[in-house]
Amino acid sequence: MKIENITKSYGKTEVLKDISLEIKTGEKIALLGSNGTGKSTLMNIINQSLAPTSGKISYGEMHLTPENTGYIMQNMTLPSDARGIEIMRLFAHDKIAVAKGAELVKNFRMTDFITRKISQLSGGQKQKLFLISALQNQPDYFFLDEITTGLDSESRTELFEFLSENDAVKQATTVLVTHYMEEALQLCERFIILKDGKIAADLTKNDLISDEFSEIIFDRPVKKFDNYLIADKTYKLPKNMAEEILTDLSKNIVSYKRDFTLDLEGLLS
Ligand SMILES: Nc1ncnc2c1ncn2[C@@H]1O[C@H](COP(=O)(O)OP(=O)(O)OP(=O)(O)O)[C@@H](O)[C@H]1O
Repeated sequence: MKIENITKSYGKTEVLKDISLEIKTGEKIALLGSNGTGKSTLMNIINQSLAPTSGKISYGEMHLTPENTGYIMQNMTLPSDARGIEIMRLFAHDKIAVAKGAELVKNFRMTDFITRKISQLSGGQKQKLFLISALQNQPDYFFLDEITTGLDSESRTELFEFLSENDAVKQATTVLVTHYMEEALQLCERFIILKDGKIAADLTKNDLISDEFSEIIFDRPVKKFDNYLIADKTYKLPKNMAEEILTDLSKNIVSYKRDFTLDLEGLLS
């Protein structure tokens, strides 16, 4: 899908300003940034539950429907008397989903607590229940909005281990809104950092796990480094990659600045 120059205002306040991005089928994208920067608003525009104020969205080959889309938010509420298994059945779209749900319960050792009442489950168990209730339908599109709010770090880790091991998640085009970089790194390969309603950085995993970068200006665009473009013909490359191209493309390099460090904390603050 292609998002071009979208804006979103609530009343007179513009919370998204001129956002453009492309999302490919199967991509796993994290939306990061401080409170109120518009992450949930952007996710809801992407998943069609909210219309932008202006701009254009072309969905291309993507067709999101309630049947093929899973959406989990923070602190979802459920009738406290209902049992886990009843919730799963309520969300299941068909018999295939019911069978898949039973498989998920077994694989993730949840047999014990799906027979309990919702009021008897911990926060982490509730979120797991929501996740398998959505995943049993094997969604093509999966939207996760701050799903670990209120959970301790152990439950957060467990939930993300569960997600990153799940086959349905592996195949789904996924957008994750989170404050935690470690969650984003566990599930996603692309990281979009929003700041003041704009995209401050659009990074790959390589950018994040290597903290040393080189800023290189070429005399022409270099297509294979498109993901690392930061300005006209200027690329920010992980150091090891930059060193490699020094030999290959040395004639085309106008400027090479070593040890350009990504100010991640600055971007996320
Ligand atoms: N329905 C609404 N009506 C009015 N203002 C809204 C509405 N939804 C969100 N906002 C405002 O828009 C801004 C962006 O909100 P959004 O929830 O998208 O940010 P966020 O980055 O997801 O925040 P957080 O990390 O705190 O969840 C905030 O200032 C919020 O108060």
